[in-house]
Amino acid sequence: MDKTSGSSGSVLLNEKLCVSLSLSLSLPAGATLIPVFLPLTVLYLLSVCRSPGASVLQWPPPLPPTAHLLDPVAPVIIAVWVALQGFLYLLPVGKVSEGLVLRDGTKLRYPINGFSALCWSGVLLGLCLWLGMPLGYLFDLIIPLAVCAIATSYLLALYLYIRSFWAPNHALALGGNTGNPLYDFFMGRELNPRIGRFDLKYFCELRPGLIGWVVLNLGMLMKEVELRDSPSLAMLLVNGFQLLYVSDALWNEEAVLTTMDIVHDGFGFMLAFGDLAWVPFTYSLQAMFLVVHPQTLSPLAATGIVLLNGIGYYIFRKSNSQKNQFRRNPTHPSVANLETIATATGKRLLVSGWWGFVRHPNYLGDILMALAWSLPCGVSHLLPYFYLIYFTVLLVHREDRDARQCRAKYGLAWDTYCRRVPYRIIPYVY
Ligand SMILES: NC(=O)C1=CN([C@@H]2O[C@H](COP(=O)(O)OP(=O)(O)OC[C@H]3O[C@@H](n4cnc5c(N)ncnc54)[C@H](OP(=O)(O)O)[C@@H]3O)[C@@H](O)[C@H]2O)C=CC1
Ligand SMILES: CC(C)CCC[C@@H](C)[C@H]1CC=C2C3=C(CC[C@@]21C)[C@@]1(C)CC[C@H](O)C(C)(C)[C@@H]1CC3
Repeated sequence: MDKTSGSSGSVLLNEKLCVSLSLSLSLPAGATLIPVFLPLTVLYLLSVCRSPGASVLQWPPPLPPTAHLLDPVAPVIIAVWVALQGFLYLLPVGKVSEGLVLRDGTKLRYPINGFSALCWSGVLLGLCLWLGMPLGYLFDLIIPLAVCAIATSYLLALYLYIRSFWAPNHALALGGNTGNPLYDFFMGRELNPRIGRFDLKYFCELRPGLIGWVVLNLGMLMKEVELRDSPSLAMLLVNGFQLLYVSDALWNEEAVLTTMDIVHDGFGFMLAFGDLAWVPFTYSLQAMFLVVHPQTLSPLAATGIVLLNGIGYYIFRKSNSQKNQFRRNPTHPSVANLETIATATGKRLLVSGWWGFVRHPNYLGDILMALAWSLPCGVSHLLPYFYLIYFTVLLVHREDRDARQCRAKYGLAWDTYCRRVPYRIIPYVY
């Protein structure tokens, strides 16, 4: 992720490209239906997950009765959690980093203290457990909590949409600024909405939802302890793997500053809902599934799954770090000997090392990890594989979007790279 190449020219080019891509997608119907369909999908998946059959195909679907949708405790938990994460975000610990150059030539500053927020959250949760708070109650409260998180993302998206009309033109994301209100509400008009120095998009991307995901997992583990006296091996693996993933994201928080979500995408319903509702409540489905559908894992199967997660994580981390290092300092000894090709922009593309293996080795590692998170749940149900399926579709779409941006940025050099490295994500398959 390039921290040095943020010339306003290239940012402009990227954003123009983003507009044409978004407009070519031209999704008014989708933008109307998705904000209704996705929240219902979350509630549906949670209900199926807690039902004895856990079949995604059962008819009629096990939708929760309306009386079970709301609980007065849920908004309190969500409000306290978001306020705690907001407080930890504002704590003056850790370094402050600059983002890429914006259209007006300025750079925003971001606190890099996500890992310390995770550690403090862990300490506070430990304290709650020590005081005897029943964390397993999160399992019973999961649907009202999801309803509140969905409502919060709607309110946030509405606030973001309204306030964007006071934002200067250069602060708008070109991709979400089409004039179609539904589409712009969905994609987000403003690029980096802030209240003072509090960056709403950056905060939501990594804090309440991502850390909330591991807290929900822990709640599922505690529920299992309540029901069966001790956590199962399958539950420990799912909790351990996903905690590693979230810790890694927060440890490498600075790298998020150059992702498409932060650099190009406006902050609208899609990201607000994705960060606050979709990530915590659908990414924790495996742990929730294990509470209702316990699985016995043989030591051999567990070893195989740990190995798979280890390989996935190794590929994911090594490839992401290699690219970050190369973009920050191409003369660093760890990347200086890699073969590269020149591009007209002055930036070079790696054609050996991880990025010479496939065009998105980081996606490959991520997909292998997703498989390792589902396997502890056995192979009798499709539901625990929801994340793997959704995520593969998301990454294939993301890869395609990124490839179009790179082709526009690097032209012939990108075509040469694609000839040298023919496979996108999975060698000899895709
Ligand atoms: N768990 C989840 O829900 C999600 C996880 N992810 C993960 O986030 C991580 C980041 O992914 P993402 O933001 O999509 O993009 P990437 O980190 O893959 O970055 C793509 C960019 O890398 C640069 N690049 C591409 N090829 C080369 C090359 N050969 N040499 C040098 N630079 C190259 C280009 O930018 P440039 O040349 O301008 O530097 C390109 O635009 C991934 O590991 C992904 O799996 C992503 C989405 C959701
Ligand atoms: C609601 C829709 C169906 C999909 C919304 C997509 C979002 C959930 C994802 C878009 C990009 C994301 C990233 C991460 C989480 C999921 C979302 C928000 C990420 C923070 C996960 C941890 C990784 O290490 C990362 C690289 C930091 C990820 C960045 C992108």
